Amino acid sequence: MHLKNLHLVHFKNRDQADLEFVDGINCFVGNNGVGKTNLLDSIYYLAFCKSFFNPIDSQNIQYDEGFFVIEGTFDRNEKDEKIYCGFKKGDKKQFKRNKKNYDRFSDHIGFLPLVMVSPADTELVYDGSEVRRKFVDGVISQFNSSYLDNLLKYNKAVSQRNALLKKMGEEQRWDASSVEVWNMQLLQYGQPIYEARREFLDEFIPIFQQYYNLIGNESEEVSLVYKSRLHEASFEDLLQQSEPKDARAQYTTVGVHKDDLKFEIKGHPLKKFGSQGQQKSFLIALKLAQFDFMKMKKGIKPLLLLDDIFDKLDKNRVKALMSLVSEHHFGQVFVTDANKTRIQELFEDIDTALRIFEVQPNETKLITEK
Ligand SMILES: Nc1ncnc2c1ncn2[C@@H]1O[C@H](COP(=O)(O)OP(=O)(O)OP(=O)(O)O)[C@@H](O)[C@H]1O
Repeated sequence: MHLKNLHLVHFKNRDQADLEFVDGINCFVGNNGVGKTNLLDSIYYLAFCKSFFNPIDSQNIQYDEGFFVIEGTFDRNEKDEKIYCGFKKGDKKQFKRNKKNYDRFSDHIGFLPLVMVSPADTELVYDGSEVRRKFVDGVISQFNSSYLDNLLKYNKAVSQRNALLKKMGEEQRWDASSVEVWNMQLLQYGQPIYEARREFLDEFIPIFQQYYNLIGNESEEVSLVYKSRLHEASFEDLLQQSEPKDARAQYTTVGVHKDDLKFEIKGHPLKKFGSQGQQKSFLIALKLAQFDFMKMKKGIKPLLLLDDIFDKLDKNRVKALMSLVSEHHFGQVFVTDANKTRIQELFEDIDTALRIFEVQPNETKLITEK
C-alpha cells in the first residue's frame, strides 16, 4: 500500500500543499519548526481520522482560518482509494472514502495501516503503565475485533465496581452479592484480554528483540516483560483474595487494568539505566516490531512514518537503521530530518525509489528524485 499524493489546505502551518510521493522513501528536510512533522501528521489523520499529537481538531486549523482539508489518494491492493478529511469550525468533522461519508470513524481505522515513530514515543518509557497498555491494546485491536469490545466492557465493569466499592465504603457496609455481579463481568471480559495479551506478547517480544539487535549493540541485553498478577493465580482467586484490600482502598486493586509492560536493559529499568540513544533504539525497535506484526496479521505493509529518528543515535545505529529501512521489507516510508546533508548522504547509494522534499514555511519543494 502507498500514498500517491497529498493535498492540504490550512492544516496547521501549511497554507496549502500538493505533493506527489514515490512508493519508496520520501523525506522531508528543513529547519526546525517549518512544518515537517505537520506533514506526517496530516498523513496520520488520513489513517486514524485524528492527529497523532493534538486530539482537538479545531487546534489543527491554521491560525486565523476557519477550516482545514486533508486529501490523499492511496494505492491499496492496486485500487485507488481517495480519502478526505475536512473540518470546519463549529461543524462535525467529515471523513470520506471515495466521496462516501463514514458514519463511524472506527469503521475506517485499520483500513490504512500505519506506524508512526516519533520523539513523543518517549512517553512509553517515562509515563505510567497506562500508555504502555494502550500501546499493546492498540496493536491487538487492529487484528482482533473482539478484543476492543471486551476492553470497553471490562473498563465499564471496573468503573461500576469502583463506584460500588466507594458507596459501600462511605456507608460502611459490604454487599457481597453486588460485588459478585461485577466480579463475574470482570472475569468474563478480563480473562480473554489477559489471554490475548499473553499470546500477542509471546509472538511480539522475539520480533522486538531481533530489531533491537539489528539497530543497537548486540551486547546490550534488552527485554520486554509482560507483568500481570494473573500470572500468579486465577483471576477469580485474585479477586476473592483482594476483597479486603479493595474494601479499604475503595477501588479494584487487581485485574488486567493493572497490567504493565516493563522495558529493561541488562535486567534494569530502561527509564533509569538506559542512555538516550539506547532508549531511542528501544522505542524504534518496538515500533518496527509493531510494523512487522501488523504486516503479518493484515497482509498489507503499513505506511511507516519516521519523525526525527536520527537525532541522538550514533553513526553505526543510523547506518543500521537506514539499511533496514531501505530494504524492500518495508513498503512506503516517510522520513523527516532537520539535516538535509545527512539525508542526502545517507540515501546516496540506495537502490529504492526516493524523493527528498525541502520544507520551507510557505512551500515544499522536490529537491532530489531517484
Ligand atoms: N494550528 C496551527 N496553525 C499554524 N501554525 C501551527 C499550528 N499548529 C502548529 N503550528 C506551527 O507548526 C510549527 C511546528 O511544525 P512541525 O512540528 O511540523 O515542525 P518541524 O519542521 O517538524 O520541526 P522540528 O525540526 O523542530 O521537529 C510551529 O511553528 C507551530 O507554531
